[in-house]
Amino acid sequence: MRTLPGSGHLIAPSILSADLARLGEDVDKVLDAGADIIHFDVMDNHYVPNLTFGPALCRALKDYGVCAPLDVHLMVEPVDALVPQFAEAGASCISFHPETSRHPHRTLQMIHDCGCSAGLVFNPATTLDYLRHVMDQVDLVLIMSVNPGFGGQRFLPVALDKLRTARAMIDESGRHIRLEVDGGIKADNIRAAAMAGADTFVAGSAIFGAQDYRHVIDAMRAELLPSRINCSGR
Ligand SMILES: O=C(CO)[C@H](O)[C@H](O)COP(=O)(O)O
Ligand SMILES: [Fe+2]
Repeated sequence: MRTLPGSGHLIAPSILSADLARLGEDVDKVLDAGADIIHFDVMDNHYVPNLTFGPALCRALKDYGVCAPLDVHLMVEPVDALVPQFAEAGASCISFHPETSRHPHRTLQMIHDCGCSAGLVFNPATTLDYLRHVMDQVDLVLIMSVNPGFGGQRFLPVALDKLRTARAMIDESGRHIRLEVDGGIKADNIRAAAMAGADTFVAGSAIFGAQDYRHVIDAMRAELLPSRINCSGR
């Protein structure tokens, strides 16, 4: 099965804010600057009021030579038909919002059957209750810290409580499940998200909007040092 790196903090730049006219080069540049995985936001102008990328672009990045894991965030409804297409296009992890699938259990199973890791995404107002019933099927839990649909929005602090709750549920399960946070993450709030339990950090505008990607990624990593987050190096 294709997986995300197993341990440590992961920085996941979202290509939503990349230079789309030079996407391959820009992705290479952000990986050279120290990014771990690439976050790929798929929006359908139906579930969210914006329209972005499909499987063809995912395949194009792989064909261009991007080896880093692709972390596909589906903001589409319905979701199932796109799962095999993104798997064939080279996705490592495919995440979806439970309310976009009539049968989230079946969709998670389908993602695994296609050879990818599976993630479930929770909006600021979506209950984590879904998670209790499918904990043994998820490899990643993604907590939205903005409402989905656009890059460049402000981090919603309400996400911190949700991260704490999700972290407790994950720890209680005893499974290795990544806890990702997505939306408005910057060097000045990444530490709060890590202290609330996140281990995987999506950042679009904060990284691709900067002149020097390495400078921003280094600043984020500095905030994630165990001595800064005062925990034993999750
Ligand atoms: O899923 C998303 C929006 O729906 C994006 O991943 C997210 O917003 C990243 O962009 P930024 O860091 O600029 O907020
Ligand atoms: Fe996203």
